[in-house]
Amino acid sequence: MSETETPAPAEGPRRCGLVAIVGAPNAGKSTLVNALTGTKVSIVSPKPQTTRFRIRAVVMQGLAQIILVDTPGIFAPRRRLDRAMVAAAWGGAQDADLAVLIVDARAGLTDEVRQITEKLKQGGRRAMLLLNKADLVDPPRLLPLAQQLNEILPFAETFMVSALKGRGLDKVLAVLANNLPEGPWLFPEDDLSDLPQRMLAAEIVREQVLRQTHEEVPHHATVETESWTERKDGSARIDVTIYVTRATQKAILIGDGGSKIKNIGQTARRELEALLERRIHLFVNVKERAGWDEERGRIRALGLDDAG
Ligand SMILES: Nc1nc2c(ncn2[C@@H]2O[C@H](COP(=O)(O)OP(=O)(O)OP(=O)(O)O)[C@@H](O)[C@H]2O)c(=O)[nH]1
Repeated sequence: MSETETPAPAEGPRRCGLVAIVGAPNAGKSTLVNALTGTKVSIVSPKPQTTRFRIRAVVMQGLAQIILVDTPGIFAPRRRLDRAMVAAAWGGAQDADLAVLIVDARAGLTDEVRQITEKLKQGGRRAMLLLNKADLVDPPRLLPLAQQLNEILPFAETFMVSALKGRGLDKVLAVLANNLPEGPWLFPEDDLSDLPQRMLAAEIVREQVLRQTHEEVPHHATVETESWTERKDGSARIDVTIYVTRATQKAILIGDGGSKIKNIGQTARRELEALLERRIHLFVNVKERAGWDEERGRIRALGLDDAG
């Protein structure tokens, strides 16, 4: 048992940090995040994502606040635009305090996994290896795979888990918690209960922005849930803002006579109602925020900036 494996202490300094979940498609990232949090916060979109990183979930473990982030669009960049986003995505991995590489143990060391591992190595960020789908593989096959990967990049820790069956995940949480830097929590504890829902609302709207507009808009849009109000009749009012960088993008999003934004709002509302199984009143605003930059995006994404 390594030193890092002890359970997160209930006393001592608070810890907080970003953990980037990196892995080839189908490795089980969504399943892992859902299993770690017990909440479904994920997005399915046919177009590549744009944000430098996206918060997937915030997990409290003892005195540590673990912020799980995605680095979307990392793989197989074909077009120029995609390549630019890949660079941004790797920037995301580098901004994180830790990166967790999730590997489908049954698929093993594929070329893609090798490439990702090499990339992580170049990034120089502290990385941990998580061999997933251990339930599908004979245990003796896991060790050689772990060794091969650790030869490419010496990982700070190697886990063997089944995200689907929930095996080995307590240890993952404990180790992540103990390896985050000391510091104040970025999310107030009280806000955490409805954070997944707020994130879900923003993600669902963003998914519609991606689906219903063409390239120029999605890559400049971010979506935030401004407020969530419970109503006496059991429904909820959600106010969401789509931020764009240019007036032209705002015009595209709004559409002729407001038709586009109306459609985005309606589709997102229906989807949210289905997911949350309750009535939703969704109000979608579009705001132009010139000079939007990634650093500011990062700060806003963390909820540290309430300006604007
Ligand atoms: N048997 C088994 N299947 C798993 C495990 N984890 C994930 N899966 C399955 O693997 C498939 C892919 O899982 P996802 O969580 O969607 O993978 P992902 O990495 O998020 O995929 P992308 O979003 O495409 O990158 C799903 O069918 C999961 O049910 C596991 O531990 N064991």
